[in-house]
Amino acid sequence: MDKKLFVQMNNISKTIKKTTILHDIHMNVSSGHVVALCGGNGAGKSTLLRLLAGVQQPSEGTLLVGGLQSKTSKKAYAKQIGYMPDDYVFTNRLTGKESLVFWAKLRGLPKERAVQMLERVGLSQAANEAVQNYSKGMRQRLMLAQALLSNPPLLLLDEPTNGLDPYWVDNLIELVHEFSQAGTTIVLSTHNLSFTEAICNQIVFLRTGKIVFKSTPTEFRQHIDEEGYRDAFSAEGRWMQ
Ligand SMILES: Nc1ncnc2c1ncn2[C@@H]1O[C@H](COP(=O)(O)OP(=O)(O)OP(=O)(O)O)[C@@H](O)[C@H]1O
Repeated sequence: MDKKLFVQMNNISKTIKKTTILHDIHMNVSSGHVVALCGGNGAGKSTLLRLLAGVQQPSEGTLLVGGLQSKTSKKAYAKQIGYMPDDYVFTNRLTGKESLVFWAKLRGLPKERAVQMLERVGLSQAANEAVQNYSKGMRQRLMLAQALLSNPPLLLLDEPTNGLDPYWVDNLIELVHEFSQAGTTIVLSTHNLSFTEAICNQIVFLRTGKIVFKSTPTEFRQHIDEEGYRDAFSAEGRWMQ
């Protein structure tokens, strides 16, 4: 394995109930790089993140993270990953702190680490409130703290800016910088182009399960300014094929 490439996806496809959701995906990510998955609704971003997280398995192709395959090295593979899904169902009667302490224990981490991460995402004051009383943005920040708990070498964030106010989007940008500078590889999905411009080395643009464009955020912005958003994000769009 090329040591600089922390994520290697070759010829990946995913078929569920006879429908192919991802087709022939090739994507490599260097250690410490930040990659944004972009594309319209249903393009396949969350599915790709689930495959990377090891929550689902590819139907075809090879997926390596840190040289490991999820299928054959399940525990060691999972240990490398912090995953913030976009559809997590919370146990609402637990407090924010109880939830995070539970996740910390699952990873063999001390309670203090949970308390430290609650503070990092601005939830110390709400630590003893039930999660059912949290706002959307507070739940997002709790999921982010969960993903960061073990200081993983690969961080996967599914639409992390959803529900965050501008102050917390800025804070998230700082946090992503901090982690990527420390060597964390980050793959995230987003529809927020200014967010990608602030933090990403590369944009991988998907349409109907295929990668149709890879570029820097600056090149992407130029294309999109010339060609228009509607054509880019529409499933029927011809742009970049
Ligand atoms: N378990 C499943 N069974 C059947 N179809 C699925 C399943 N999971 C995802 N899909 C389909 O796969 C396609 C890609 O879904 P996915 O959630 O990955 O898209 P996305 O790019 O994350 O979309 P969004 O921007 O709306 O979050 C969609 O057409 C979706 O309906």
